[in-house]
Amino acid sequence: MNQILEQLGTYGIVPVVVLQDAAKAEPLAEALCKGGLACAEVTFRTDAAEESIRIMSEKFPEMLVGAGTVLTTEQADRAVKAGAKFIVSPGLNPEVVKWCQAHEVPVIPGIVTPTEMAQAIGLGLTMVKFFPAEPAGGLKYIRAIAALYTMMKFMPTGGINPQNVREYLAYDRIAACGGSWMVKNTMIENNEFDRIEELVKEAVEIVKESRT
Ligand SMILES: O=C(O)C(=O)C[C@H](O)[C@H](O)COP(=O)(O)O
Repeated sequence: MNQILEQLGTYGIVPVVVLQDAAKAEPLAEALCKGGLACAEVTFRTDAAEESIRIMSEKFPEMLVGAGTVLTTEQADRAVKAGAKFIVSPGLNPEVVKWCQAHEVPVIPGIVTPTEMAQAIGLGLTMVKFFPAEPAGGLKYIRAIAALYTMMKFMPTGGINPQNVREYLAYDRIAACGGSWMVKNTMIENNEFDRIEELVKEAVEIVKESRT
């Protein structure tokens, strides 16, 4: 379980994907893998999410495909059956967390406040999403709470971009950052997979630079 979270940490940036059409899943996964980020959080905000996860996992078995925006245990179940290797939620729903733990699926629920953090610790978690990262206070806020909860790693998501991601990654309590800038909806709709690959390569360079 922790191995998958560690692998996410090695990638450093997790592309957050919204797919309207599962036919785009394969070329998108190919662009991510060729670019050097063989991982994705496929959000359960569209009907195509489940099938997209299935296609990505089948065609690219080496890829770390997870499901995002998972709000219910029913969605978690569908995501895992489709091949999702980890589950991400915008908030902390104890039922979803417990379901994932019972099925030995790594889960990264979103938190903002110390009260939510206390709940995450109570559930035995060691990594949380910090969402929505920039509107909620960004790195300054994370540093303030990370100082108290020394066992916890963070995956900030929301408002992260190539300009501010370096700062986040330079802080050793940030396991990885989620972001959509390299997989924008318009680029997927217009089949700009070369552009996506290019932006992914740039993201990989940013991770390397930030961690040296
Ligand atoms: O659906 C979720 O669970 C989310 O994580 C919400 C957003 O898709 C991410 O926060 C990405 O945000 P941006 O990188 O600012 O576009």
